[in-house]
Formats: sequence, structure tokens, C-alpha cells
Amino acid sequence: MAKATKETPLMKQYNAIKAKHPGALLLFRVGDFYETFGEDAIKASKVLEIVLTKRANGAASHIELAGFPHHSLDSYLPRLVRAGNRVAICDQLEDPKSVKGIVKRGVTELVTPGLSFNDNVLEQKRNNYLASLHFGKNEIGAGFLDLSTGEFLCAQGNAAYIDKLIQGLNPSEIIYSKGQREAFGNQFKDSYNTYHIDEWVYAYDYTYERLTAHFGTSNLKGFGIEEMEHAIISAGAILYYLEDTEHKELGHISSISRIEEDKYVWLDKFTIRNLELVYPQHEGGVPLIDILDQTLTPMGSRTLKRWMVLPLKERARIEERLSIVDAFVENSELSDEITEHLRGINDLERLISKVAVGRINPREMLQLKKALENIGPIKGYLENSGNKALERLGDQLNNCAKLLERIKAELKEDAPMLMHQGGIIADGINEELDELRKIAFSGKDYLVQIQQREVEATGITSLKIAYNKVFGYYLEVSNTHKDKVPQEWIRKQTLVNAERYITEELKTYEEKIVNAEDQYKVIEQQLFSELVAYANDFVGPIQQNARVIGTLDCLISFATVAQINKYCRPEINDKMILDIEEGRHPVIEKQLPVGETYVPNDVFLDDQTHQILIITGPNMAGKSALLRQTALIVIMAQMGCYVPASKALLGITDKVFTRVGASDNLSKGESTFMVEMTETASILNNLSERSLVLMDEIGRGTSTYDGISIAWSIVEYLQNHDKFRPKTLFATHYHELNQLEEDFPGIKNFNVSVKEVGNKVIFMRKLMKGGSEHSFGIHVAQMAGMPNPVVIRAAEIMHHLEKDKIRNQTEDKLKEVPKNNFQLNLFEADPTFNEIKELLEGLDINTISPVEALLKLNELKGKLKE
Ligand SMILES: Nc1ncnc2c1ncn2[C@@H]1O[C@H](COP(=O)(O)OP(=O)(O)OP(=O)(O)O)[C@@H](O)[C@H]1O
Repeated sequence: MAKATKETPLMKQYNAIKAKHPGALLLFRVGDFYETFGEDAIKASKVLEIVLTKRANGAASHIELAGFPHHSLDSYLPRLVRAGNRVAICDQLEDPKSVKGIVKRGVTELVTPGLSFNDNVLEQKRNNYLASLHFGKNEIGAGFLDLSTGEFLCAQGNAAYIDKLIQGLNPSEIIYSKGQREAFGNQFKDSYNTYHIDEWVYAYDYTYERLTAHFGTSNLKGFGIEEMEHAIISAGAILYYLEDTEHKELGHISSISRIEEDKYVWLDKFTIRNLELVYPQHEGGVPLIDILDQTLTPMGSRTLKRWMVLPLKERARIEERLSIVDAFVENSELSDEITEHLRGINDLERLISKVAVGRINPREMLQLKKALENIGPIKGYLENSGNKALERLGDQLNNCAKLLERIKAELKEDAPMLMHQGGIIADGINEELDELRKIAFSGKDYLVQIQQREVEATGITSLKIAYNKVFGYYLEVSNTHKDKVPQEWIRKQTLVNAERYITEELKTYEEKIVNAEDQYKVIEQQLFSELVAYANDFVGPIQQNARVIGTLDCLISFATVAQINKYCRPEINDKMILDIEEGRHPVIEKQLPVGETYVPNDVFLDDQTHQILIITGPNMAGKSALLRQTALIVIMAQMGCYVPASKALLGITDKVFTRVGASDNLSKGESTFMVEMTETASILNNLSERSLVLMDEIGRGTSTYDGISIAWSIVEYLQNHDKFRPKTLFATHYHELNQLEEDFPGIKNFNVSVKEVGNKVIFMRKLMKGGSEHSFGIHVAQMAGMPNPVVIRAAEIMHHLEKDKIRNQTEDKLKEVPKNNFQLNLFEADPTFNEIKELLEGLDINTISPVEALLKLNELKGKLKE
């Protein structure tokens, strides 16, 4: 093409590289700058707020250009990635000084939202997962990788299960096959950063092969995923994606584990959202994790987040965690001592990943050293704690003494972050390095030493050492001393009054001095690389340390929170009973205004007489709070955490379902009622024997009669289920449902009590036996500042309806609402009246024709019928 031939060689090279990475914003290294061109430049200049200029592209045209200095990459890259870009970093692959013409360049890393090592892209407290999905006929396979920590997980199951995992692990990016765009769109309505991979990658044989080749195994049995076809496909595709994005050093991804569905409590995605476990539902909301997270290390917070979305089902494992929390609660001295050392452990997990991929810098190596220095003492405390579970944790810690010693010995205490700054390796490690450094730093002193020595040896008192560009360092001898010059000196230049000589020693030294700085940095780099390579042998044990520290940190955090908030140790058993005494809501109790205290409540549920509690009570009484706190107590207990109650006997729960509050899907074209019914259907279709079900105001999104009927039949279904009798808390405004208590032995009526004092309602917040008579909704309307006429009229209508109910009439009650006796007020509130009034006022009797008048009259009559 004529145009292409006119391009500058640089732009030709740029275009060729750019073409290999479609969809990525290309940062193109030119000298000390990263440049972007064309569309990329327009994008980058906006996101980074940098100047957009134009540059001549040979004779061809002008092209937009925006660039920034290469050392600003760390601050600019995260901004580009956070803005949703995939960023390809193209570096110079050879030293520009040593090449004639154009320097070889290539993409050295493709940073995507889900694949990053950059500390500014990553958040310390959360894992940065890349997810890969593969949609099979009946099941979906999912792979999750946190490249920054090396954690690699996979799962396979029905759409609801995978959806729930996605909700819980909250990946930063999801990849899937180009051919499955529709399947993905149908399943996942929320917006994610996504990327589509060529279809051929998502093939079983290819992905199986990739996984086994990566782990160096002949099959996948050892990981327990051999039979999981879709999980294998999705996980294997991640390995392809890593290679495609130039992530080739993957030593830290040493294993893949299956997320074992049967080991964790099933929390559907609505529950994770509704209960605000890890994210607030609304701006300004406080999720439970904010109350429970007192962790001191990034591993601790990340572990906690995982535990929250995957509470345990196995009693023994829960007990083990609880017993450790117990040990820390009982022995605060021990927890204080360990806490002190936890503070010194930074992101060990991400540091060792950087070792494995060869991206660790000297400053980070010092952080690794600091972390390892603290592992030893923690191990000691655990092993001497006298507590079996703690001893087991201590056993798993490895203080990596050899590595620690070597880093201590070899790395300077004040090593800089950047390699080229030098001053990384300690003195006494490498003779050549020491000498070079000595030369570089004290070169001039050394020359003075040579000068003095030669003055003494030759008796040439005027001897001096100097430098010029033509032949470097030389010895200058004035003519008077010429005859004292030793034979081995080589004359280089004769001046009028003096002669200049060089010596073997001077030349050798000169070379050293000129290159010393460059050379010692090269040796330092070499030695540092050797140190990193040595550390690479410790990836396994350090990853294990990171896991143990994460666990320990979490459990100490539980103990701290338990003490601050006065939680109790729950008793977990296999019975079908849930017995909470004086339970509280862990978040609301922390948010009450000063002087107010949270009113604790008892909740007892079983599979016999108290399987379903119908909880009525006025608006604002605290029904939702009670429902949520019950679920939160169960979840916290099964995470291994103490709970906000004075006593909690809890039979294991295996699924928690919630239909609480409105999850607003209006933006996705679904009505509130539709969402409510979809969520409820999903609950009823997935019940189990040990489920805990929370339903809050089911049916309120439709007409009263529809609502009551639906709510009624749902309660009956839960009580009459042919297999399971799931424990259920059912909060409702429909007092009619209290009738059910008479028909079913497993249903009990409760209410959250209020007191009426004169015209006012006082919320007692106590759960009491029996149903409540009315809602006090009108009082709440009044509290909310509704105009008085509306409140008075509503009270009258309600009074009428309640009278009717007592007489148990079944006629259409609304038709019988008596005509009101405060007409004026009513008219004020009646929109039809206002419209008619406005129409009449707007009529000009003098100009209206008879036909028009008749039509207007007809219109007015029509209004009355509306
Ligand atoms: N046990 C309690 N002790 C103290 N304050 C409470 C308690 N329970 C609830 N509250 C407070 O009352 C407010 C209303 O509670 P909640 O939302 O549970 O009421 P509700 O009965 O579900 O109301 P509605 O039917 O209108 O949804 C809560 O935000 C909380 O501040």
C-alpha cells in the first residue's frame, strides 16, 4: 500500500505490534517515554489528563500522540486499567545504544482488570479474581484465578450455584468463549468486565492438556477435578489466557482446588446481597464485614472475605475454628503477643508470587525479610500454647531460616526500590563487587594514593595524575624530573615543559573507574537475581505460611471482635434446633444513637412445633432486623465466629435463603413484584432439610388479595413439604396469616410488640407470642409527615375494614366504605374534584357555544365515572 510505505519505520513497527493486540491500549516505549497513538492517545489523554498532541507520521499523515515518562507507569497504569482498559505494555527489547536503526520492541505484559501484579491496581484487602466460564448443556464450569496470589480454584454446577460463586468471589474480569456470548448474557445480568476468547480454546482435550502440562502431572485426579469436564475447560482456558497476555512465569500457581459445594453453606446470591455480608446494598450502608474485620494483614482480610461467602457445614471444622477463637479470648496475653508480630507481616502472599514471576524489587525483598522475621516468633508462641489446634497451626508455619539468613546477609538494610539505583547488595558478599564499589565511590582517593606512592618510589615531587579524553588518566612529569621516570612507563605525549605517561596499573584502574559504576550495578543485579532464584525454592512453604497467617489473623480478629462487642461462643450440634437467646443484630447495634441500646430477642425454631414463625407487627417495629439477625448469627457461627447473643444452640444449617427487602432490578426491565416472585421461586425449588428461610413481606408487591393468597400458599407449602421442613421466619403485614397457626402444628404466631400511649406508638422491639391486631401503618404515615386529611381518612377507612373483619363478612369491603363526614377535607385531597374545579373555573360562559357546552358537560360527567 502506498500509504504504508510512507510511514516512518517507527510507526510501521508500532502498527505491526498494535495489530497483534486488538482491543488493547498499547503503551509504546520510545526512549524514556511511553507513547500512545491515534485512538489510544485520545483515550489515554482523557483518562490520564495528559496533553494530546499531533505528530507527523512520515509523509502519510498526522497522528494523535499522548505520552508520559516511563517512571510514571506505576501511577498511570492503574488509572487506565481501572477505567476498564486492557493495557499492552510494549518495551524496548534491546539497548538502544548498542543498535543501529530501529530498536527491537515487543509486548512484555498485557494488564487486564483481572490480571495484574501492580500494587496500585490491586486492593490489599480483596482478592483480584479472573473468572473463566464454560456453559455446558446442564451445568456451568467456572475457573477462578488470583494471579497476584497464585490461588487457583474451580467449580462446576447449575446456573444458580455458579451465579452465587460469581456474586461471592466478585471477579474483576470474566472470560468466556466467543461462541457463548448469548449464554453468558442470558445468565449474568450484572455488568462485568468481560473478554471473549477464540472458541477453539474452550475444548476439553486442549484444556486438559494445558492443565496437566502446567502442573507436570499425568492426570488431574490428585486435584479432585478429573471428572469435572466443564470446570477443567474453564480453568484450562485461564492458562491459555495467561500466555496470551504474556504471563509466562507461573511458578506460584502450584495447585488447583475444587470449591467443594457440599462443604459450604449454600448462600444464594440474593442472600449475600440482602444480608449485606461483604458489600453494602446502598451507598452509606455498612456490611457485616466492616464490623468483623479487625485483621492486621492483607491475607487476613482476604481470608475473612472468603469465609464470609463460604461458611462451613462441617461441624468439626467449625468447632476447630471456634476452639481457637476461644483460646485467644481466654488468653489475651497470647493474642497480644501474636498480634504484635502480625503487624510486621505485610502481603507475604503477593510478595512470594512476585518472587515466583521474577517481579520482586529489592525493597519488596526487604518486606519479605521482615515478614519472615515475624513468622519464627509466631510459630514459637503457637507451638508452646498448650492448645492442640494452635499447635497444629504452628506446625504448618515454616520460618524459612536459610532464606531469611541469606536475605539478611546479602541485602542492604536500605536497599532502594529500583534496581538501577544501586546500593542493593551488602558489603562482603562478593569481592569484585566490593572493589568496584570502592572504586566507584572512592576512585579519586585511590588515584591520590597511587600518586603519593609513585612520588615516593620515583622521587618525582611534581608528579601529578590527570585525565583527558584522548588517552584517559596519565601521569605528568615536568621536564626537570624526566630522567627519573621508570622504564615501564609508556610515554604518550610531550609538552613544552612536561611529558605525559601511562602505566599498566593506571590503565587497568582507569577502565575500572570509568566502568565501575555500571559494572557494580550489573553485578548487583546478578546477585539479586540469584537471591530471587534462591527464594524461588521457598514459594511452597511461604505460600503455606501466608495461608496459616491469613487463618490466624482472622481468628484473632474474631476473638477481638467478640470481646469488644460481647459476643458468645455458639454451640454447634447436629440437632434440628435453632435456639438463640438474647440475639442482637451485629451491625444495627453498632449504629444506634448514643443512649439507645439494642433490644435483644430470643428465637426458637425446630422441625416440629416451631418450624415456621409468622411474625406480625407494626411497620418499623423491627421485624426485618429480627429476621436478618437470625441469619447473620447462623452464618457467623458457621464461619467459626462468636455471635451477638447470650446463648446460641445451633443445629447445622446447610442453606440460608432470604427474600428480604427489595432488590431493585427495575433497570433490567423487571418489576419489583417479578423480582420478588423469581427470588421466592428459587427458594422453594432449592429447599433442604436443614435450610433456614427468611421471608419478609412476601406478596406486598401486588394487590392485597393476591398478596395474602400467595403468602398463604407459600407458608402452607413450607409446612407441608413432602420431604423437608425448613426452619422459616415469615414476617408479614397480613394478619390474616395468623389463622394458619390453628391449622398447622408447626406454625406459631409471634409479634414484635409496640405500646400505644395515647395517640402515640412506642416501639418495644420485643418478640412476643401471638399475632398482632393491626399494623400502625397509619401512625407511621403520620410520623412521616403525611398531610393530616389523608391520615384521618385512612384511619376511618381502616376502622371500617377492621369492623368488617370482626363480623367476618366476605363482601367486597371497599365498596361499603361509608361516605365520609369531613367532606371538605376529603375534597381537598380528592384529585378528581380538583380537576373538575379547574375545568369549571377555566370556562368562559360568554363565549362558549351550546354544542361546546354540551361536550364539556359530558367530559365533566366522564370525570366523575373515572
Ligand atoms: N431490637 C432492636 N433494638 C433497637 N432498635 C431496633 C431493633 N430492631 C429494629 N430496630 C430499629 O428499628 C428500625 C426498623 O426496624 P425494621 O426495619 O426491622 O422494621 P420492620 O418491622 O421490618 O419495618 P417494616 O415493616 O416497615 O419494614 C431499624 O432500622 C433499627 O434502627
